Amino acid sequence: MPNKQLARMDAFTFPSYSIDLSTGEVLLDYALTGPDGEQRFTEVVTLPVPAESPSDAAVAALGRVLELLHVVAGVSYYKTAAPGQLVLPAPLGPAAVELVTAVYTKGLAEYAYRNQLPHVLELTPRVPDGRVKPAAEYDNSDRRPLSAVGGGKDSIVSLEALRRAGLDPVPFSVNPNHVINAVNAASGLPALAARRRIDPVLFELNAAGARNGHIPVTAINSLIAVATAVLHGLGPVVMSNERSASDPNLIWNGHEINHQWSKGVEAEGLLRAALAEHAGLAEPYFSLLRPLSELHIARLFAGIDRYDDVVTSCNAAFKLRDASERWCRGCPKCRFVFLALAPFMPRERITRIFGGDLLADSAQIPGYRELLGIDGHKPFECVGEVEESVVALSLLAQQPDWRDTPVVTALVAAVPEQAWSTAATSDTFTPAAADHHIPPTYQKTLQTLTP
Ligand SMILES: CC(=O)N[C@H]1[C@@H](OP(=O)(O)OP(=O)(O)OC[C@H]2O[C@@H](n3ccc(=O)[nH]c3=O)[C@H](O)[C@@H]2O)O[C@H](CO)[C@@H](O)[C@@H]1O[C@H](C)C(=O)N[C@@H](C)C(=O)N[C@@H](CCC(=O)O)C(=O)O
Ligand SMILES: Nc1ncnc2c1ncn2[C@@H]1O[C@H](COP(=O)(O)OP(=O)(O)OP(=O)(O)O)[C@@H](O)[C@H]1O
Repeated sequence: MPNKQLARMDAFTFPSYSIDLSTGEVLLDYALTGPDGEQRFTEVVTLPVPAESPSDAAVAALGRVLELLHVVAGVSYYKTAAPGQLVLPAPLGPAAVELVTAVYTKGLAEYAYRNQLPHVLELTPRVPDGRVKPAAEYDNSDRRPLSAVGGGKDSIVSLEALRRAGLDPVPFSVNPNHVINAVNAASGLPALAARRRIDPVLFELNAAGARNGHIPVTAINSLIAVATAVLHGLGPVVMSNERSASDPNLIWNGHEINHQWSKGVEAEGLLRAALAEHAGLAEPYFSLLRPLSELHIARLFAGIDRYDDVVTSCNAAFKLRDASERWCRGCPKCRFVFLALAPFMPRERITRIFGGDLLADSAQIPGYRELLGIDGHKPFECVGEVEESVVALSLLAQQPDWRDTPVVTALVAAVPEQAWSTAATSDTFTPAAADHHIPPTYQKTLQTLTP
């Protein structure tokens, strides 16, 4: 469909969804409609099929989770045209409507900002009239947790904490790539995987110049994880989203623009409330690392060495031509993770993990100036707060191994006095007491890791 027609689309709708329990295949249908006709899309999610048939109660709860997934996963297709009307397929309760509204506004905020589409930030879904039948309560809180694995240091820290606490976690990933497979293999734990196939029509539209941009992918992965946990009779989905994910990149037209919105604590609370209201799930989903800073997580990761040869936090790595390369060493995430780990690891170990020493390379200085808040705004990537970067730098400046490296020397000279004072009184290594959803039985889990 030519772009001019896409631009005239005035509504996004959700014609149907279905699941085949014998294959685990979920079909999610979407439509853009306008004066020139309609553009349909179908996304296919394939859940792993359990060895034993799920109970009726589990099937009922699963159906409700998939209703939420159907609506949330529509963002990928909505964004090709960004029409003014978002027409939901069925009545929803207030918590579910709040989740959906936030996913399409706050979750698409970076997209709206980059494409200069302020109306997206004000979208209000049209909810059909009627009452939703209340969900039957489904309490799976005491079952084995499903631990989402992305292949990076954060999910490794959670997986190891759960395992060492004796909670017998099941690793889980959506479309696991070679890095995730290698991390799972290193863990030695049998893992579950779901497949997600985006409609290829989307790629054709993108290639023809349709509107494109960042989407809240963690919200989609999270709902697929919850659906898998329910289908397999497992307990809560444990995510590894850190404190700084809630920190916006910038303010635009009075709205916070946060690349990581669906990893933040607000999204976590909305998802939990919608799952409780719409699917009756007592303890569906939480992030174990929410009280911690990225730097604190990096310190915990440094105490675990079984994943050194497989861990990858670089999002570009999956696109690198050489599959043996795990870190591109040229993106904000590589720079930040190197900076966060360096204070807690011998130089030789971190250089081996990354395949190079970023702090020895002066070409990295401009990128580090952004992370430290000296130039520009926090990059649109999964990186920690400016204050955490300054704290990491202050630790490196005291270490003989690092203090004379070209990058550390240049940055120490460039960081303003005010930033040093803020870093000196920082709470980087003090876990937040509030603003998390960790259930009591999981609260001591992280103490199994040192320090
Ligand atoms: C790997 C990556 O960073 N991808 C982003 C990139 O997409 P690209 O075109 O370079 O490649 P693909 O990822 O293969 O995607 C192809 C197109 O498909 C569409 N799409 C993809 C996934 C999806 O769930 N929905 C989609 O519509 C999209 O049109 C792609 O062009 O640029 C895209 C546009 O800015 C980004 O949307 C791609 O980001 C992926 C969705 C992704 O998984 N990114 C994570 C690495 C990521 O950014 N994670 C954030 C968490 C943010 C959150 O709130 O969840 C983080 O870790 O901070
Ligand atoms: N393919 C995936 N399948 C399931 N969960 C995922 C996937 N990718 C990421 N996640 C989860 O989403 C959350 C955010 O992902 P993110 O990439 O920030 O984490 P990570 O890979 O564990 O660590 P890092 O921040 O070091 O890269 C984490 O809880 C992670 O486990």
